Amino acid sequence: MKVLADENMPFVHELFGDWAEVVTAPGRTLRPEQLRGVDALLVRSITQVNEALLSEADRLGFVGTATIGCDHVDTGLLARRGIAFASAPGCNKVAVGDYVLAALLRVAAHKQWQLAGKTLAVIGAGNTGSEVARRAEGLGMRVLRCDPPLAEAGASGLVDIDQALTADVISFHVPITHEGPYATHHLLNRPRIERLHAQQVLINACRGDVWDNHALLARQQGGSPLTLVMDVWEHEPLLLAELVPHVLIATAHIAGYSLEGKARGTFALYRALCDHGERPVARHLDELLPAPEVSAVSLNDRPDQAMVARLVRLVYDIEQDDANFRRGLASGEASFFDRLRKDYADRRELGSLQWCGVTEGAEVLGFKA
Ligand SMILES: NC(=O)c1ccc[n+]([C@@H]2O[C@H](COP(=O)([O-])OP(=O)(O)OC[C@H]3O[C@@H](n4cnc5c(N)ncnc54)[C@H](O)[C@@H]3O)[C@@H](O)[C@H]2O)c1
Ligand SMILES: O=C(O)[C@H](O)[C@H](O)COP(=O)(O)O
Repeated sequence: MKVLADENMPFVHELFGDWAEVVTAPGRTLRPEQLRGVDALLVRSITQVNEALLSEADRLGFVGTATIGCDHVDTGLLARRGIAFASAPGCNKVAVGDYVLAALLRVAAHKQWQLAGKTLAVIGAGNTGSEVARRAEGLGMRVLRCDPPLAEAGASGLVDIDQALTADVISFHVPITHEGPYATHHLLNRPRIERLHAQQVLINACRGDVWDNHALLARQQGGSPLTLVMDVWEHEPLLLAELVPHVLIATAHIAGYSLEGKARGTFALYRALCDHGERPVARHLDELLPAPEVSAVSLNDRPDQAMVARLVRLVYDIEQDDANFRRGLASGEASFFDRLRKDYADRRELGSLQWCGVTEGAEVLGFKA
């Protein structure tokens, strides 16, 4: 069996190496001829799996994406060609929760806010949105959930988008979709951007095209700019560079890039390919992860917001990601966006740090108690 995997997918050799021939390649530039003789293709979100890419695939029986989003895969085409497909739902939801928590604490420091009592809306209350909501509630924030597809399916306690857009902080967690009653392309469009007031904070850690970036730039260049946190950008890896100076936290689509999240993504594909080939699942996810640099802290009191910020920074420093992004952009290097993603340092999840002593509040914020 020949497996072709994105070079940015960790643990492929550990999981597939002893029963398959594993070849890795840059996912952004995969060419049709590289799929000749390949049985299983393992991608990340930067590979468009479409008719053109598969035009020379002569043995392909399985495609897997080690990601939550599947908008880069033509699943209809795979079904028509009888090629099995697997993704990794939820694999990096914890990492996205950690990212947004770190962003909220940075925003609070910038605006001198106490987050307790502020309102946060999650647009899209699925896997990643729920992780964010839990952490925000752990900070004492009031959380609004907006998810019309869930509402239509009978879920209660949800608000509509107009109400969600009144929150102090609005965090987006929807898939990118272009048609149907709940299409999310430019869900944050010019009229909605114009109605927001200057104290509001917007966070995008889902897909760049959910926000109209040109309309946002126009708003930021006016007299009442918003506070923006952007992990994702329209037209990645290219981006609207003029927008960046108007963004408080700018990162290169790394919200989901915890080591644990990437490991879960690859492991989900390992499990799916084993099932596909009727092989036993012989490996365990826990075997893949090294010990974290810091694994426990002892607390004598329930931490306040400033202490939570210190504990988060001990595990994940979002300001470092922001600084790397701005340095990369300023360098003029054409491929800085992909380089930052390829060379991303191993980042652990907050759950790798255990609170000893006073453990109240640990788990809801994502730490281990
Ligand atoms: N930046 C990153 O690194 C990163 C990491 C993981 C996921 N993502 C992106 O985030 C997206 C969401 O991930 P998830 O795991 O939460 O997915 P999910 O499927 O668990 O949840 C998405 C939710 O959005 C809702 N939704 C769909 N259309 C909506 C609309 N118009 N308005 C409001 N809600 C709507 C769905 O009903 C669903 O509940 C993924 O599709 C992926 O594109 C980005
Ligand atoms: O959809 C996802 O899971 C994320 O956007 C994913 O983590 C993005 O990372 P990539 O696949 O581009 O490496």
